[in-house]
Formats: sequence, C-alpha cells, structure tokens
Amino acid sequence: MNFHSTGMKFSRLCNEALDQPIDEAERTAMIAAAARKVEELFDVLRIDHQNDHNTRETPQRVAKMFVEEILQGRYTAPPKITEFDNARSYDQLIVTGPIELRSMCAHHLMPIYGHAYIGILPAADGKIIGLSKYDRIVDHFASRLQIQEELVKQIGDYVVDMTKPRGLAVRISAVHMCKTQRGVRSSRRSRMVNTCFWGELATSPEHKSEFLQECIALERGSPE
Ligand SMILES: Nc1nc2c(ncn2[C@@H]2O[C@H](COP(=O)(O)OP(=O)(O)OP(=O)(O)O)[C@@H](O)[C@H]2O)c(=O)[nH]1
Repeated sequence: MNFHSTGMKFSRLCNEALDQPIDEAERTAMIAAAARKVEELFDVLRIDHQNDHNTRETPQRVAKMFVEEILQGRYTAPPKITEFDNARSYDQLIVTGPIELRSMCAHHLMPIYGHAYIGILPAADGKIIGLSKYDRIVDHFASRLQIQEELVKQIGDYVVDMTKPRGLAVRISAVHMCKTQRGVRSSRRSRMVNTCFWGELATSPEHKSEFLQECIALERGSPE
C-alpha cells in the first residue's frame, strides 16, 4: 500500500472494510504514515509537536488510536461467531441490550455514543449464537466512520447473513457529539433513535411491538 500518494482512490466507502484485513507490517506502516500527516496538520494549525511537552507524542498517539481503535473495524475481519445447536427448537423472541456503542461520525470526526438493542427470532431448526457475539458485532461495525442509518443496517445484514434467523431487529439510540459539542450545540440528552427490521420481525406488528417494548424496558433499567 502506498499511503503517500495523493488523490488515492479507495474501492470502499468510509464505513466499509478494506478488501482484506491488514497484517502487522501494514498496520505499523499505516500508523507511521498517519503520524507524519498528523504532524503536518499540527504544523498547519501552528501547534508545536516537537518542543511542547504536551503534544510531543500526540501525532503518534492519534495515528495509533485511529488505526487500532477508532477505525479498527475497517482493517480487521469481523468477529468469529460461535454457534450452538438449537436443541430445544427455541423459536421465540430474544432481545439483547443495552449493547455499548462507540463510533465516530463520518462528517466531523466527532464521537457517536449510545446503545444498541438486537432482537432475534431464531429458526427452530437453525443455530443459536453466543450472546457476547452481538456486542462484538456492534463494536466491529461501529469502529469505522459511520452514519447511524447505515450502521444499523450493516449490523443487521451481517447477523442475518451469518445466522439466518426467522426475523431480526436492530435499534440504536445514540448521542452525536457533532451536534452537542459544536455547530448547533444541542442538548447533550438529544439522541437519534432508529430501528431496522428483517424477515418476520418486519412483517409482524406483534413481534415489532414486543421488540420495542423490551427495548424500552431494557433502556429504563440501564444506568446512563
Ligand atoms: N442523518 C444523519 N445525519 C448525521 C449523522 N451524523 C451527523 N449528521 C449530520 O450531518 C450533517 C453534516 O452536514 P453539513 O451541513 O455539511 O455540516 P455543517 O455545515 O458543519 O453543519 P452543522 O453540523 O449544522 O454545523 C449535520 O447536520 C450533522 O448533524 C447521522 O448519523 N445521520
């Protein structure tokens, strides 16, 4: 990969993974190249990153943070899913949440934080997946530059592809700091909530309503 070329065309959108996860050598090269660019940005902003004891290591720190934390879902493979047999043919609604959600908005690079809730109608003759995997899946897709409408769909499409449930619902309730800390400076309590449904959860008003009621109950019970 040549990180220095300008006007480089990428085959993927900002909230999609690269064609292949990057290896250790590529990650190291990416962090070093990004650190040089952050140094340049500091130069432009007239922040002394060589002599100021507060910012001396900051370009390196920021580059590492982007590659290994904030955008890690772009450079790594999705989490492995442990499957169990649905031995008792359980086919009723399961709702899990609140799942911690930490992401970054694609427009201003400001944090998005909140909770996700996932509702699953398992297929009686299908598989059940480890509960923790839903949290890992949310974290994987959230660790990219995102917008909430697309994040909710990416999470759901992946779970549907991997587990083939009868129905699925994904709901996100999140604060966008691009709105609360700058620009319009809205209330820090202001959130965006959106829900997407797949399969029988999309077609059955009873299941939809059961899912939303469970989300509200879980939300009430969760400390902020
Ligand atoms: N629909 C949607 N909008 C988002 C999301 N995250 C950020 N935004 C909005 O994206 C818009 C960015 O558009 P611009 O108008 O170009 O940005 P701006 O001039 O800095 O606008 P202000 O944020 O209003 O100061 C803003 O209105 C954000 O609030 C998201 O997940 N979904």
